[in-house]
Amino acid sequence: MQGVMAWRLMRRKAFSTISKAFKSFSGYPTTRSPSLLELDLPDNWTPNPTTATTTAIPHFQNHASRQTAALIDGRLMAEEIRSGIASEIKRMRDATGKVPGLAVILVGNRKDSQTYVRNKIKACEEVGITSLMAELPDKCGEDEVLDAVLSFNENPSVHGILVQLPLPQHLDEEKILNAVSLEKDVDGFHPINMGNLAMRGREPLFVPCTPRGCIELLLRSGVQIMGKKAVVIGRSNIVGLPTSLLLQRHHATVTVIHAFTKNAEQITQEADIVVSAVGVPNLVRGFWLKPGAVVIDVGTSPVEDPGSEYGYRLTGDVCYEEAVKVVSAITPVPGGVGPMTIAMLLCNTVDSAKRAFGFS
Ligand SMILES: Nc1nc2c(c(=O)[nH]1)N[C@@H](CN(C=O)c1ccc(C(=O)N[C@@H](CCC(=O)O)C(=O)O)cc1)CN2
Repeated sequence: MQGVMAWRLMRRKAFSTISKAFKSFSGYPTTRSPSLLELDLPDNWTPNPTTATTTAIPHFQNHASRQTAALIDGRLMAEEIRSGIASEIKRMRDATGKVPGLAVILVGNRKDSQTYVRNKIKACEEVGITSLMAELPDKCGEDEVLDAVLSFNENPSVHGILVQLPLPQHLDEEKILNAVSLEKDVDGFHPINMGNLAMRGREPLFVPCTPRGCIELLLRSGVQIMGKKAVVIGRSNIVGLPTSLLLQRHHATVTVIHAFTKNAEQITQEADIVVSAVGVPNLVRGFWLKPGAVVIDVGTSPVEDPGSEYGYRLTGDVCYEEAVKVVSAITPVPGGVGPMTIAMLLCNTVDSAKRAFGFS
């Protein structure tokens, strides 16, 4: 009996020592393993040298006659959606005397971000959404950005707030995005919106624009998602992660591929639906794809092209010229996911205003 008591005492002591060790390592008052959450390693993509593009991929137009895949026209779909939104806003104005408002925060002078923000504001004007903008210099302090967010949070004529990403390195993205009011988080990047998207039976107030656009592209093209094998390449907070969650919500069996995935090609070869969002031009080659698969290409990378007007052209993650000969449908770059991202931002802003006005 004494032996058992001594053993129990010893075990309790050992357990308490281990707990304390974990507590001091992780700072959490629990007994969780210090490695449970693992390191947040960056996804630096190094295409497989044996399969990567070694020779230039011929330009699409030279091979247009051999194209077999249907083109999923994001520009056209976005136009239809914007026209529906314009009518909806007219109906809202007639009934309430009010219209939705979107506030945009742009920090720094990245040319691509400036273009996206300009396009977002132009799209707002065209459908009847009022837009406000806070433009801050590259070297601005975190407090200035937070002040802009907080003042938009309190402004009743603002129904949507977006902080254009990426932010300059010295700013704490997490802190800034967390400050956006949950009810105005039209980008859907607030952790509570993202958490609710991840959990079964929960409804996020907003779904991030690009992932929502990807699903709309599939649904409006008549692609069945339920029961299909989907591969999402990339696991960013903006696109890869929420897209994988949305596809799961649509009852696909989802595999996420990232820079540490072994046999990415073989895994992708089994997918009925492939969404690629890594920003590596032509990473996904024709032989990665299953015949008849549907491809949504989110990647938009500028690639040198002396023959084009600006000396570069936008290129997707998927080698289009090869893919069109294999898959059943594919989004082009440009003209696929990009225009849908902006259309979905307008949808989220209108949804937010409807909630605020109690208008349906
Ligand atoms: N706060 C956010 N930041 C960023 C987001 C976002 O959704 N919210 N997404 C991207 C950039 N982005 C929107 O902000 C975006 C990217 C591309 C397009 C687009 O229409 N692309 C066109 C081509 C445009 C061109 O010619 O330059 C296309 O693909 O046809 C729209 C929006 C990162 N940051």
